Amino acid sequence: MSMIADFYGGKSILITGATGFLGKVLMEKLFRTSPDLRVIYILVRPKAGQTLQQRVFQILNSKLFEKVKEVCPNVHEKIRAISADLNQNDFAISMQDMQELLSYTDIIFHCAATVRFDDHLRHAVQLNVTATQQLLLMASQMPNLKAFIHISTAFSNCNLKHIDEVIYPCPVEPKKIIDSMEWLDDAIIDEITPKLIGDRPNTYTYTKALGEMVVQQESGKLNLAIIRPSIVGATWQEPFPGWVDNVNGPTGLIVAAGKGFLRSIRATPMAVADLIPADIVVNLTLAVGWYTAVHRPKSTLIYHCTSGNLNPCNWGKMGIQVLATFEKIPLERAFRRPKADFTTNNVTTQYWNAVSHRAPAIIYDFYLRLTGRKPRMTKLMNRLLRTLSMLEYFINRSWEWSTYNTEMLMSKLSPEDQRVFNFDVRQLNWLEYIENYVLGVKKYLLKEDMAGIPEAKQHLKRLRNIHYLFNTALFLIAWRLLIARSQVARNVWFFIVSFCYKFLSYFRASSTLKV
Ligand SMILES: CCCCCCCCCCCCCCCCCCCCCCCCCCCC(=O)SCCNC(=O)CCNC(=O)[C@H](O)C(C)(C)COP(=O)(O)OP(=O)(O)OC[C@H]1O[C@@H](n2cnc3c(N)ncnc32)[C@H](O)[C@@H]1OP(=O)(O)O
Ligand SMILES: NC(=O)C1=CN([C@@H]2O[C@H](COP(=O)(O)OP(=O)(O)OC[C@H]3O[C@@H](n4cnc5c(N)ncnc54)[C@H](OP(=O)(O)O)[C@@H]3O)[C@@H](O)[C@H]2O)C=CC1
Repeated sequence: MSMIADFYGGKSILITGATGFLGKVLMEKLFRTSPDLRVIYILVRPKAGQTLQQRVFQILNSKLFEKVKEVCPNVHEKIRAISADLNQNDFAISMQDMQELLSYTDIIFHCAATVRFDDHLRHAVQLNVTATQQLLLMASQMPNLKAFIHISTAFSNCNLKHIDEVIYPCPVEPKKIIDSMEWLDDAIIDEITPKLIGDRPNTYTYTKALGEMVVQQESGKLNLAIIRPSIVGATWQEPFPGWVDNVNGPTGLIVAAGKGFLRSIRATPMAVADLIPADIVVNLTLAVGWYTAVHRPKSTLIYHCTSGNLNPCNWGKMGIQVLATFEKIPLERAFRRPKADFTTNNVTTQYWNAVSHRAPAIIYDFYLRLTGRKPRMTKLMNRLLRTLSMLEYFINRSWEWSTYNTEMLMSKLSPEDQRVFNFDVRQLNWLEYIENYVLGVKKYLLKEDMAGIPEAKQHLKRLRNIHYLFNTALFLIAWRLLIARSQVARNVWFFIVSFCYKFLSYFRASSTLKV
């Protein structure tokens, strides 16, 4: 019997960010392992012309929830979508809904955030700091609340090299930042942003650090815990391997490499690739929820959900495995063959960006124009290069995260809970995981049919022939131009031709003699 699964039985659970990547995996696992839970409240905003109900319907009818429907056939009744916008005062929740939330909620999992690296500081503060503060205020009015679990990121202190499971204060108090966002105009905020974020690379990591400070400062009588995952990737095992449905982090680069857009990347092959599968993050989150509620630690514990210190893998190995998998299982309609290299300095990066990214895009757009179609490749390539420049910070450095609390928790679980809520990253085989990740990107994100693999392979063969043809033609043109202009090149050319002629004559003569 799983104590953790049993604990969530009959409980009312509030999840923010349930429509996001991690939130969906969290909901799925909760329904699958504790089908007798009372209700999951999710705070959802209408989006992209869809109502709340349509959004929930779409999630529950996705492949991810197929197993849930077998163990919890009435899952539709157990999920209660509440209209809310975390950017608004009181989250724009109706009085009636608010009353219900305050009266019944037992556990809160706060996953919602803006994860964009380039978000305007005002917006990032609103969602990652102010909304967290408001949710804590709500939590403090919930008589039945047993635990509040805040999802942060292992990179909230990425300005440090060694990071412990403690909160590192930022120089300016979150309250002062929140206040100033109310009266400063955008231009001034733009000006002070670099000074505020200091040696962090973006507004995302900075505001997540402020969010943690808010959790610590507003804790009051609440039972709190913070989870810091590193780079969350596709699922490892549950509900099935390789599930992923957005392009954040490595996923977007895997797509770009598989489609042949990404040909070189500025990365340090030996740097630790601190990836962590989504299901491991979710298993730890649920175990932390149980531990915080039942054992009520005296202070707010922070749990690092990282892989680097327990089962390290580097970007070089991962890149090679991604490309090896595309040999076996290529993506459909690739722009070029999947082939990419790491560059390590500015000069080679600029060179390969020009030769391998910009030039092919310009040539392809020229071809599109010639055939009466709208050019689009240059724009797409510029976006990819912008994304690469944003991710560069994270793939050229290594960090050390201590995992004392995470390992302590693992030791407190029963053997059954260690199996059902497995977050032991040491058991993960990276090569197998990456292969399933790539496969998952193809199947679940791009929704490509496996039956199309032979055609995709044929397409890659055609691209290879075009590549050889193009390179031969380019060489001949360059050589012809050189011969026309340089006496040295002409002499070399005559030497090669006469050498070949003599060799052939000798070969013919010797074979005639043998006969
Ligand atoms: C020696 C060996 C040699 C072997 C060679 C091997 C070579 C490599 C092979 C390649 C295989 C690659 C496998 C490994 C690669 C490793 C790289 C992994 C890097 C991961 C670093 C992540 C660090 C995360 C640290 C923090 C973790 C967190 O806490 S938060 C979660 C992470 N958050 C994000 O990832 C958000 C990032 N995204 C953004 O901030 C924004 O989207 C943007 C600023 C990047 C772009 O904004 P913009 O407004 O321009 O565009 P947007 O509207 O958002 O999207 C435009 C199009 O771009 C696509 N897109 C978006 N994000 C990504 C992405 N991450 N990668 C690729 N593409 C992306 C998006 O879908 C849009 O496309 P369209 O819909 O088609 O328009
Ligand atoms: N993915 C990763 O690599 C990592 C993520 N994390 C953390 O994990 C958590 C979840 O991340 P992830 O699932 O990847 O992120 P997603 O971007 O996939 O999900 C974000 C969620 O927040 C919701 N949200 C955003 N703005 C609002 C708003 N104004 N009102 C209501 N809801 C809103 C989104 O709703 P909607 O669907 O309406 O947009 C969505 O459900 C975050 O706290 C993130 O910082 C930490 C480390 C790594």
